[in-house]
Amino acid sequence: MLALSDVSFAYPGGRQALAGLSLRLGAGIVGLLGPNGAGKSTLMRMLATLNRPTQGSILWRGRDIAREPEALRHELGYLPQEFGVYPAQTAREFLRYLAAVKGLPHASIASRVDECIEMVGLVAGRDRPIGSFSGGMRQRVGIAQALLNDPALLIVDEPTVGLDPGERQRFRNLLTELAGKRLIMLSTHIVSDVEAIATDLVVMQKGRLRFAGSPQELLRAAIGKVWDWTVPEHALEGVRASYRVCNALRRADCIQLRVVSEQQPHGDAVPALPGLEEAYMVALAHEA
Ligand SMILES: Nc1ncnc2c1ncn2[C@@H]1O[C@H](COP(=O)(O)OP(=O)(O)OP(=O)(O)O)[C@@H](O)[C@H]1O
Repeated sequence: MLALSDVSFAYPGGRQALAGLSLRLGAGIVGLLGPNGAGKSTLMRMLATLNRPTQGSILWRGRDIAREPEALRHELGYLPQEFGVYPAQTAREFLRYLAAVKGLPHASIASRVDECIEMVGLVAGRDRPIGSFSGGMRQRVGIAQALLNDPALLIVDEPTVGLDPGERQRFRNLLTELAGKRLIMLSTHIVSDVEAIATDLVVMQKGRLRFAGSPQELLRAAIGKVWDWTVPEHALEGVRASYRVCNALRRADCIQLRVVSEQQPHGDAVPALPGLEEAYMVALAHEA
């Protein structure tokens, strides 16, 4: 569905935010992972046809989105990181207004808005002002507006920021329900946001691609690079200075560490089966 080849982007003033990105993505939920400044939002804005690549090309169903943005726009739903609402409007009023702005046929607006409200589980709150909503409910309004045109590509940029753990979980369930034949791209720097729902993962760092593939492939790539290592308490600082420590568990007389390292860091360290969070850290450490 979506093919990026050798895509780079520099902001005016010369800041290189993306460098040489090549990717092919089909239907499913793609978790776009990367630390702050990795280039996730820049990439998503580009896929939403708001920025044009300074180099390379992005094809949607074989058509170049820089030359023919409309080929993608009518199939695109986008929830940006900063999503503004009119707090005095009810969810229904706001969505009807956006549906009109997006050019949905007038006769279908009321029914399509109600369908989208139902899809995101907002029926009970649809006639309340958005200003009275929780963060999770507001994000549902954001997803509902992105769904108005039944998009084949749904882009959601850091949608779980500011949500409590229960809201995060409900949001993940909602995306799973919406997946079907769509390509959903979800950016986050929190692995647990995508761990249970992503069919594919893309890891970025400093504008470069570090990994693209299935969660299982990311886990496999980390085998032999994650270690269990028990050290006396006084050694912790030295280990932290030399190695990437993923986890530290304090015991009565020692500390149990999980460490990312290409080689065995010490004779006492034993290979551990990586979790996804650790595999992500391996991907970031690999070429850092
Ligand atoms: N409008 C802008 N002008 C200049 N540089 C920018 C602009 N927006 C982002 N950048 C820079 O581009 C790089 C990538 O930023 P981007 O926001 O895409 O990263 P991100 O992975 O989405 O990070 P975050 O999780 O913090 O949003 C960063 O170095 C950032 O400082």
